[in-house]
Amino acid sequence: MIRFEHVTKRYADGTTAVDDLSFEVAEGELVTLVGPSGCGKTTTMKMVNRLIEPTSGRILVDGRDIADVDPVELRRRIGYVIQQVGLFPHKTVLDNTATVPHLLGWSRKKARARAAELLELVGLDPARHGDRYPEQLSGGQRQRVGVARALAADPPVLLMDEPFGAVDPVVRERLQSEFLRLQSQVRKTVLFVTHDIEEAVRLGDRIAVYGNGRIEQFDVPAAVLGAPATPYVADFVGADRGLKRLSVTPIEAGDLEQPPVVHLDDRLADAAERLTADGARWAVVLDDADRLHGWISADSVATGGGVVRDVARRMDAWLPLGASLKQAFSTMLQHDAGWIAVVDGEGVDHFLGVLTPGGLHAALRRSVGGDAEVRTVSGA
Ligand SMILES: Nc1ncnc2c1ncn2[C@@H]1O[C@H](COP(=O)(O)OP(=O)(O)OP(=O)(O)O)[C@@H](O)[C@H]1O
Repeated sequence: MIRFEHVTKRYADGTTAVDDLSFEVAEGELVTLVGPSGCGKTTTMKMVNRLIEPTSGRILVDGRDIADVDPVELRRRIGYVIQQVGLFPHKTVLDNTATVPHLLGWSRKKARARAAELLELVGLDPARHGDRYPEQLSGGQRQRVGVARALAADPPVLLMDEPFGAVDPVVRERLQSEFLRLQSQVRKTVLFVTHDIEEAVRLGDRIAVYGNGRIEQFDVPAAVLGAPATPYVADFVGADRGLKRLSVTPIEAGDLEQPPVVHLDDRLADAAERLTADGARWAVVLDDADRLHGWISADSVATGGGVVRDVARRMDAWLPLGASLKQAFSTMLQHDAGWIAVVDGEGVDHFLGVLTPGGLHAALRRSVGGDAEVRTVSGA
């Protein structure tokens, strides 16, 4: 969708801001550009909407060399969100959001209806906030309007330059979550600039780690954290990269173990037999529809008569498949549990297996091994 081919940008004073850059962002993918101040991230981004022209090389958007596209037409298909938001102070929130549809010649009614829909999408109530002016909003609310405005004309591409940089960490985390939810609905092709590695790994499908005008590593977050390509990247992602990796690695079906399973109406004598046969100290208890109910210990079934229901304990330590290893670890600690149950997470909670500390460790190793190849595009 966005393709850089040997792009270099040298400013008039001789500064090489971007040096022979080649990479590609797939349709619907969110790529974060991360690196220290002055390494060329903003320059990279501004070349995509032709606010800056490359010195050499070419950039294709949707297969077309953007040098051949009229910049005004190009920018209509590319939403742009910046830290300072750049809302018009004399226009209401609704009119700010409707700016681009208005420029595109939509009727006032249609443009405002679209703007209201988008404000709702970014978590603002159009009835409450639509008629306010930007100065009557909090910083976080202004950022949301900035995102809504960029999405208004439904552009396939979004460029975001430190969009959440100006708000405090708590609001920032909320905006990130909301943005991830939004992106899962709208699936734009996004280039997102940040100097915050936590933000980069949280949001990016892939991350480009910049150092001095070049990409040092371009890969999925787990691989950048798990297998930094150079000492520079290792230093940049930080000594606690192992911990950071927990939050970007999902629980997968292959990580799970299968303990003995019994049902609520099974006789205790049968359950005891099953546990003995498996040499297990506990079993997972399911209801008739194979939904997670809880667990039983070998000691409790040894008592003899009755059914599993009589002695089963509820199980609070569970997560849906796809939750992060960080959530798994935190759930284990919260419930002081040696394992957690994993369900299919589609509202029906079918039991899939259990995650033990051993499985968690194996998952962390998998996250590095599988996806660690570098996917920078090397040629035109
Ligand atoms: N108009 C300009 N003329 C000369 N040099 C420039 C110009 N704009 C940027 N630079 C230089 O190019 C380099 C890259 O700048 P750029 O703004 O792309 O970095 P960045 O990674 O986005 O930094 P930050 O995180 O601080 O925004 C820097 O050394 C900067 O000083």
